[in-house]
Amino acid sequence: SSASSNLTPAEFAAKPFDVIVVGGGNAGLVLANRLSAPPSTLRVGLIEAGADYPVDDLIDTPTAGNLLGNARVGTLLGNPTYDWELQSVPQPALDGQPLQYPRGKVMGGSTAINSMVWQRGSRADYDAWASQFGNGPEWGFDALLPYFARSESWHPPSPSAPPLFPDTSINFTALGEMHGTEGPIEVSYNSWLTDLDAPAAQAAVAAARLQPNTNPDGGHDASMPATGTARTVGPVSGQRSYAASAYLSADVRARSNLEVVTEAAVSRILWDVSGNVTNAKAVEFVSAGKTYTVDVRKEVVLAAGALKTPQILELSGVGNRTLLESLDIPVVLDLPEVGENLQDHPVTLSDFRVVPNVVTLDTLGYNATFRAEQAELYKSSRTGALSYTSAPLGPVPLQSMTTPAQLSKMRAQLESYIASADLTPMQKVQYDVLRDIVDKGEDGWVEMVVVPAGGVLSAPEEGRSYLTAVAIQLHPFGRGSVHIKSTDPSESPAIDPRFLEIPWDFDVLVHGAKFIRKWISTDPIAPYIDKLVTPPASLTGHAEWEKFVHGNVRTTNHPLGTTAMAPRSLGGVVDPSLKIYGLKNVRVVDAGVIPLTIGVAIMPTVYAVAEKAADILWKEWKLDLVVQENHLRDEL
Ligand SMILES: Cc1cc2nc3c(=O)[nH]c(=O)nc-3n(C[C@H](O)[C@H](O)[C@H](O)COP(=O)(O)OP(=O)(O)OC[C@H]3O[C@@H](n4cnc5c(N)ncnc54)[C@H](O)[C@@H]3O)c2cc1C
Repeated sequence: SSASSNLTPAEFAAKPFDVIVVGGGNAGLVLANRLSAPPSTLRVGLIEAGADYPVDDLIDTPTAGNLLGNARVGTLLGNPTYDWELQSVPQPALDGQPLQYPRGKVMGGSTAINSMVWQRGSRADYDAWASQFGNGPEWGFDALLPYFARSESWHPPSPSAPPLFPDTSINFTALGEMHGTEGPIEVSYNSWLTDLDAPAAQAAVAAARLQPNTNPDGGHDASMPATGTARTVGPVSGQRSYAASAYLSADVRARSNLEVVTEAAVSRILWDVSGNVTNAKAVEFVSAGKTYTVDVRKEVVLAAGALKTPQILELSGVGNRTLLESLDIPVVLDLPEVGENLQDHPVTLSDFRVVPNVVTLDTLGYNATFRAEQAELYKSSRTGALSYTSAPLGPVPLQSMTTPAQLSKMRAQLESYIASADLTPMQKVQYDVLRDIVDKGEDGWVEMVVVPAGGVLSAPEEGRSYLTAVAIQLHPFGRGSVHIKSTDPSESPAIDPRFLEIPWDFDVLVHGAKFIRKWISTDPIAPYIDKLVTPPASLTGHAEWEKFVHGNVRTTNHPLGTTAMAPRSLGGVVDPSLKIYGLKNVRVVDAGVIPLTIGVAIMPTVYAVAEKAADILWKEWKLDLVVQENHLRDEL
């Protein structure tokens, strides 16, 4: 069902707004909510390109629409009702293939279609934003903790839930101290597991020579969480909790100072240029083929995501002068780093058929009795297989999957690559941070993920269950870009993550793919494995492994960095208050501002960044004090 309180494009365009938020996703909805919250009387307008489905089974029911696009389970990804269905340019290191780039095009943005994994990076990830990237102590791990907490209502694992690591005791008090309990996003743990979760998790930790992590959100993310990975599912509702359900609830929608327009895509910002000062004065958007303009009095907040915010900026004349002039776009601000510094987590996957009569998510597909039971269980108690999200995720240090000799050879090659490369000032800092992480060997470099289902890589046999095992590269050195190809706002930009072009990045994934085989040969998962499907058991030689990885890489859908927060001298696009350098009243608040990949999935970090941004604006604009200003102005 669609929300009725939203305005028509013409109604929206006729309103006066103090602030316009572009994009109703992970970050944008935090801003729309917090900036319009009492006692603020700011008039906030939210423009979202996608539609608005406050109640929608595919979004709401955890297994209905996710799991890496397994067609038998879900249809959120690759479905134009919810997904932008972006595609990268052909990637030379991936046999010339493009990458599929799903992105949420719906109220809630990518949080409406993602895998619901809720992780926090390591202390070093965020402390680098503060120190090495020069954004000041306010952006370090300790300073960000209250904003992580502010976004979540964390619920500890239920004592009756099946444990992943029965022999590990967890200090729930310590765990709870790292979390918030009054925020909008509901965070919980699985109350039901497949037959493969616990054995696969235990084998992964054993193969990596680690112990389960009893406090993964306390600043040290490595290894599998002993609790299983948290997820954005309400413990009582059994439903996805995401930016729209949490930050744009019915009471927030009812606020008189917040207006929403959907199925309206922003094409550009319009400027007021007087002397040296350039101010955003209006936002242009297109809905159902018609172009509208809406005035803004105070600020524009761009929250269209790391792949779309650069497009809006470039169409508005903010970006690389040479590119803009080649497209006859008048240059408002020459800021060549807009759309550069694109980073993402490449991933390689393998799949395995397991022995008969093992319950995985595949069982929902081939066993009608099981499916009916689980549907009934979900209806009556909101538990069971339909409430499941993939739980065992473990970032492991590279040292866990390489010998010292292998690692030192790779490190030497990396040094010679770096010595010969023409690095930007930003890359120099990034590479120092990354080398420090890999050499310390305390934080994750590759993440192992258990997906208890097949159908992602190969067509499953009827009546059989599968394990898909995943290795994600968490800290690649490769850098790509995203730029417009034309002045047509409906044309997708050229997305070029340049995956695995640097030998180190490629070698890491080859080690990841090989490690998966070691992992599934380790007890207690080994006895479950019946057949190596992708790659087959016959694949053994190093050259074959390399060939396999070239042809089997995807994105984990975590693009970031394209409007990085860093000083101008490092090539930053936004300052520590997330304002674009050289502009008075435009900020970026989305994954694009994150200057360097973090070692986990990024949604909780994007919520935290947006919560912090809202706080910065409350203080800067004294929203708790200047509550009457708008009313007075309108009465005059
Ligand atoms: C399939 C998938 C699975 C993922 N799984 C996980 C996971 O399990 N855990 C995790 O932590 N992270 C996950 N992620 C990553 C995470 O969800 C995203 O990186 C993050 O939500 C991005 O937040 P954002 O605010 O930058 O952008 P988004 O949430 O994508 O929001 C951008 C919004 O802007 C809108 N928009 C874009 N252009 C315009 C325009 N011109 N005009 C108006 N509106 C516009 C979009 O429609 C969208 O609603 C996943 C992502 C995907 C796609």
